[in-house]
Amino acid sequence: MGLKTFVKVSVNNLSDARYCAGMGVDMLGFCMEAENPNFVSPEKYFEIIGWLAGVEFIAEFHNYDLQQINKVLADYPVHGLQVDREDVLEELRQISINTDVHGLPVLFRLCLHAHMNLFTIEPLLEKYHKLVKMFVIESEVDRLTVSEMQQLKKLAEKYPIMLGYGIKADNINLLLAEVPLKGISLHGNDELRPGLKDFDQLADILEAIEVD
Ligand SMILES: O=C(O)c1ccccc1N[C@@H]1O[C@H](COP(=O)(O)O)[C@@H](O)[C@H]1O
Repeated sequence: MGLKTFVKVSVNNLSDARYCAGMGVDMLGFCMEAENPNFVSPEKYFEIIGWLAGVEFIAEFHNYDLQQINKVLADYPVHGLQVDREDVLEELRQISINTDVHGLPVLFRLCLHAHMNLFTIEPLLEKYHKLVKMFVIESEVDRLTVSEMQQLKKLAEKYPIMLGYGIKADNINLLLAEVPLKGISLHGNDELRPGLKDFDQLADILEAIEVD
């Protein structure tokens, strides 16, 4: 059993992590910034990953600079990292011809908003595609219009994109058939706010793309 596309899920608890690994998810993301409500401490991280096999672990950073990231990474064995800050990528680009920190592949998360949308991000993708393994595109708006779908398709033909929004169990297969995505990026439950997010939604999406 496996999944039809490459899948990354951000998690902060053992039950989601075990469920995802069992479903054949490829990457699990863990927030490693102590100030963030989704922070996973090194102790908790080791406890979680001790139960898992066959999945890669990604360190997720939002506000930290490269120096802070390097310091944190000394405490967590990971397979890759995800950053939100362009200046971190820029610094990486300038200090090294290598594509990584500690030899790690880098994912760049772009959170879309009014001024940074699917129609304006191509220069960023072009600038960093040699440095970045995959671009993770997220948005607060949980749907894609027809013209956004067309634009996404254009971008996904040129750049390695993991889509992180507008994904539902009833549209995922159409989306994957129409857009040459590298994969999808999902979030697990927030165990600190149980019930606020629907676990079934994650399970429904994964079940919709299960293959024998
Ligand atoms: O975002 C969530 O709801 C979530 C739930 C469970 C585990 C991780 C989650 N998100 C991760 O937390 C950080 C912060 O995200 P943001 O501040 O909401 O943008 C990030 O690593 C998310 O992937």
